[in-house]
Amino acid sequence: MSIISLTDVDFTRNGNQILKHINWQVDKNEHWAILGLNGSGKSSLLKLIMAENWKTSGEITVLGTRFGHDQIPELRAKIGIVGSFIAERFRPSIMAENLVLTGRYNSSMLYREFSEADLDVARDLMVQIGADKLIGRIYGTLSQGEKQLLLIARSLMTNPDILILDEATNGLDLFAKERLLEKLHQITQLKNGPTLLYITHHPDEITADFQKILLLRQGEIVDSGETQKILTTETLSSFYQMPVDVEIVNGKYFAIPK
Ligand SMILES: Nc1ncnc2c1ncn2[C@@H]1O[C@H](COP(=O)(O)OP(=O)(O)OP(=O)(O)O)[C@@H](O)[C@H]1O
Repeated sequence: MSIISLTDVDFTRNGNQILKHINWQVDKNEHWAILGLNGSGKSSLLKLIMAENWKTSGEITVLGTRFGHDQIPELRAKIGIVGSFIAERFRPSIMAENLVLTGRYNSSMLYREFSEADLDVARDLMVQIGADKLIGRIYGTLSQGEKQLLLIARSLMTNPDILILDEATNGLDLFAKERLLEKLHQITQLKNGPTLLYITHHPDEITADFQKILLLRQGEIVDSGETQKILTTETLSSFYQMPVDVEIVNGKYFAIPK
């Protein structure tokens, strides 16, 4: 059963047709990676799913919510998001566990009263994902990798059905990146865990956890399907319109420009 369905979706802003004729179905527990060059429309596509952007035409249904017919705020609570456009919304002075707690309210600040017990829930989540050392720390003083870990904890506050990661490894060193991918692997092993949508520029980050790939170029889906079928020299060279060699090293895919 599809948890995300886009049918003939177009998205235009300021006279710029950003997404064209998008048809895409995502089934539950089918984790997808989305590849595309800069400006191909990846973030715009994810913002459509989160109802941060509004489609110009076409049909979108996410987790049973039909856009234009059903209530959107309840849907937003079911989608977790990790990405720079979220990271930028927080005050540098916010405490780590307070930031994690904002995930419950889908906000960047804690506008409502909250108790120590609420903060304990956030702290428990931090412990679960291995961010216990960050309890009591101030967001603005954290490293890039620590911030990402915190955003992952925040995104899990509402037990989301969908977890979107938009270039989540940006700024991470080699090993922090591996740790993040390992965290994602653990999330894929959770019973009733979220479906992952993972935007990246780097095929080597598309681990075996991602069964499907969507290729986006200039606002259009060029190809989609099983990871092994998509991550090939032939398919990626045709997608990038530049010759690349795909090599597999220790189970990781690398696309090397020729
Ligand atoms: N509000 C807007 N008005 C006009 N153009 C926009 C608007 N928002 C996005 N765009 C344009 O739409 C295109 C797609 O942007 P988007 O951020 O979705 O790309 P992306 O694939 O996520 O890129 P990157 O990999 O660089 O993050 C870009 O050319 C961008 O300039």
